[in-house]
Amino acid sequence: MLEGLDTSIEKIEAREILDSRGRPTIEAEVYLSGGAVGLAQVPSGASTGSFEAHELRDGDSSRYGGKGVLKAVINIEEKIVPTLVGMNALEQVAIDRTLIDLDGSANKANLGANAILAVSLATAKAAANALGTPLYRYLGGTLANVLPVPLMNVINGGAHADNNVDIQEFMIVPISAPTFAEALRWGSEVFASLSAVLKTRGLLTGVGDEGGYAPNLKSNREALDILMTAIEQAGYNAGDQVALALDVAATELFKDGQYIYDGAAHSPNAMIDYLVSLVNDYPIVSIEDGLSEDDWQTWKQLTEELGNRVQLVGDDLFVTNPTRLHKGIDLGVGNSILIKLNQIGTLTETLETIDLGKRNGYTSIISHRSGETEDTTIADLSVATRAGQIKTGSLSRSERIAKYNRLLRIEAELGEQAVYAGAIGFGPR
Ligand SMILES: O=C(O)[C@@H](CO)OP(=O)(O)O
Ligand SMILES: [Mg+2]
Repeated sequence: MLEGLDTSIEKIEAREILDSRGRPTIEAEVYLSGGAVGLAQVPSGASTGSFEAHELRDGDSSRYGGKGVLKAVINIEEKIVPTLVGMNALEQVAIDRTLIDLDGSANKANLGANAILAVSLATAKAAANALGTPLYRYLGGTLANVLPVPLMNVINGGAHADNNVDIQEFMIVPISAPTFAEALRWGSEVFASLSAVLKTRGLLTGVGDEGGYAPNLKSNREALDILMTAIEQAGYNAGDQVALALDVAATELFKDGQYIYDGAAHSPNAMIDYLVSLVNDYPIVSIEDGLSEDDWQTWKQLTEELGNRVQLVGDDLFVTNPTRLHKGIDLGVGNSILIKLNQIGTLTETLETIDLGKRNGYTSIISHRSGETEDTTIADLSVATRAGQIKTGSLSRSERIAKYNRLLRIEAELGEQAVYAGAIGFGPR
């Protein structure tokens, strides 16, 4: 321990707060004896994978229409606090192992992954604050200087919007901008242009959960055509400058062995052909969850067909879980992993999963959830891990923009040291 720096945990406070859908989630504050404090808020998904760590909700609570999360707060107060008080916040691995052991289940169902993650992240933030170090540098060290390419979800469908669009996320990727700040400007210009294109076509410009527009459309291809027009009308080259990415969220489309989209049921092989045709016709650089979470065989085929042309990202498939990622590596499935802290529930396990991917040639995209908070930890995590990619929504809702603004601040703070991932080939392959 540094002289005069007391980083032992003195107390932890937990409370129920609201997420960006107005539903309850939790935050924790970790107080250290030396005076430093760390606050962390936990997000909540809508298109959650079945293999995610367990988000503990009351279920029978009458608060907020039965969607309270009070039990997770009580678990922090009654079980986590007595165990963690006195531990050294600088020993993140020990803290997280203690939390995992205290829970004792395979999927964090006893304490709740939300309860565990809030404390895990608040501890890291308190430690960084005690050292007077920004979180990205505390977690990443001196090489934490790469700003991620943003995958910006500008048309929302699926479980994130009430429109008729099947694919959950249509993203723009300002791949070849010179800096993160420029990339953000390109993205916001295309977003403004998209609004104009939708209005010209008489389509609605209301937004979905992640802040992208959510118009009713004739097909998934219509969304891609509209995006191509928006990119070009904003003055950018679609492909070289601003590419496209998808999160199909295909688990949500999978019923009785068939994929349901564009108003009809399709076989797994037809789904592969469909995705290949989209890659042939549009400058798509990344496809997330193109197939369902347990359709490993078709995933393998898809990887053989497209894996050397585009980034194939496992979200519901891998759920930030090293065991599931190991299986994917062994089978040759996918080449990229979506990273969501609350899918696995501790900072340490998240970092281990990213590392496992890296050692096996899998890229990582650090991701938000559809139900977010103003917490900006994922911005710091993306820089700390040199992941080179972040997925944090559109340009119209402040819980998303908070992450972009944090990245602007990090880029400014790094000054000459800052490097934009897109400029050094760290973005989507
Ligand atoms: O599917 C996804 O990738 C996420 C975030 O975009 O959505 P959700 O948080 O609803 O799982
Ligand atoms: Mg997803």
